[in-house]
Amino acid sequence: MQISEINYVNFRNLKDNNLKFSSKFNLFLGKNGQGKTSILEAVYFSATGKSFRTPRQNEIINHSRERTGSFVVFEDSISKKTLSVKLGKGKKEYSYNKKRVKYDDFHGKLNIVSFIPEDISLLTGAPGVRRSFFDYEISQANKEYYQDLKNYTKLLKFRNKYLKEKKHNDPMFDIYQNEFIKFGARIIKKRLDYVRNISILLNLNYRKLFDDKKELRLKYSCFLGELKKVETAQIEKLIQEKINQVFWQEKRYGFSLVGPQKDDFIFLLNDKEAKSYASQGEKKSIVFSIKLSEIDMIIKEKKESPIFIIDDISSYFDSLRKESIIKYFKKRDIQLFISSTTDLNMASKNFYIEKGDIYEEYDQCKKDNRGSRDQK
Ligand SMILES: Nc1ncnc2c1ncn2[C@@H]1O[C@H](COP(=O)(O)OP(=O)(O)OP(=O)(O)O)[C@@H](O)[C@H]1O
Repeated sequence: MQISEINYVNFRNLKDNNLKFSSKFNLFLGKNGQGKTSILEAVYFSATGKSFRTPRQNEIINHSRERTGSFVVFEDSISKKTLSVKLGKGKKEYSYNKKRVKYDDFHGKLNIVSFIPEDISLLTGAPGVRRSFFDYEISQANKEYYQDLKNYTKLLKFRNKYLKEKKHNDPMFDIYQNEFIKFGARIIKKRLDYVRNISILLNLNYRKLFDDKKELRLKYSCFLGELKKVETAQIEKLIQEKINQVFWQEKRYGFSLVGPQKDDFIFLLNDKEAKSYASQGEKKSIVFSIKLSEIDMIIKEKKESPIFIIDDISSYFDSLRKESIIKYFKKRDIQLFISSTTDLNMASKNFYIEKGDIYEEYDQCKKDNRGSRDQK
């Protein structure tokens, strides 16, 4: 997939603009605080309707405006398409090929993977950070998972409500619980399959790019304990057994104590938990490798390569790691959007950013010696 063009208005500090992209490398160069992350965020927002740096969506609207919007033209293996998102006054509107659609019909049309320095929390943060990340990523590759997760979240809410209100003898409780078990088992099964597949890619990518002497694995830590080659029906049985064991406590506390909402994903470097064992540099490399593996998973499932966004590459990686990343992407057919304070010396379409104003290399030549050129 490739984004050929973007239009945005009132997006953070960016001056309203229309930009045409290269199908390969797009590099955004500028000093700190000029808008490099914001332009990458605008691209991500157009594709997903979300920001990669904040869950508080109103933050992306320019301070002096009430609405923002962005529009992208992209191509997949079949045809040219468009997506747009408008946000303002607490409302969000999605369009696909210029027709208003619900989020469910917008989500997953344009696959995109982002890497920002804050992603280190994937390793160092709480289990919820990893769950949200993997849930989103599995959904990108597998639409069924997204629906299962939506259903499960609803059923968990119902189950908790009935437990809280001590209505566990209500016949509806059993109906909800059966569905809760069914969808819970489907989620666990899909997570198990995903982790098994991505773990192989993760190790390959890590060794290829960063350290061929170490083994990196991802493990799914499920509330049911170690699960090997189980089918969904068996998982359902195991969940039921677990519920039987803790039901007296659930009634007492008034909420669900079991379910995939309790699970975690563990990164193991040479069989030791990377969260506490790996060095800072290794942690960064692990997070980058999981993003590359996500790309590979999307290609495997969808037969299309997603777009990849890398924010602040110059300050995040040392020159050796940077070189190895650039070398890696030269050989791959993936459209890249990268921000950096220094030039990366790769054949790319360069955009210069100054106080939210973005101009291309060509336009830059026409400018009389001001701007970001001296940063190279
Ligand atoms: N909603 C907003 N409206 C207007 N300006 C904003 C908004 N949100 C952030 N900004 C400002 O936009 C500027 C650019 O921020 P951004 O994070 O994109 O910069 P950057 O070039 O990536 O910087 P760095 O290299 O330091 O990460 C900052 O000065 C920030 O304060």
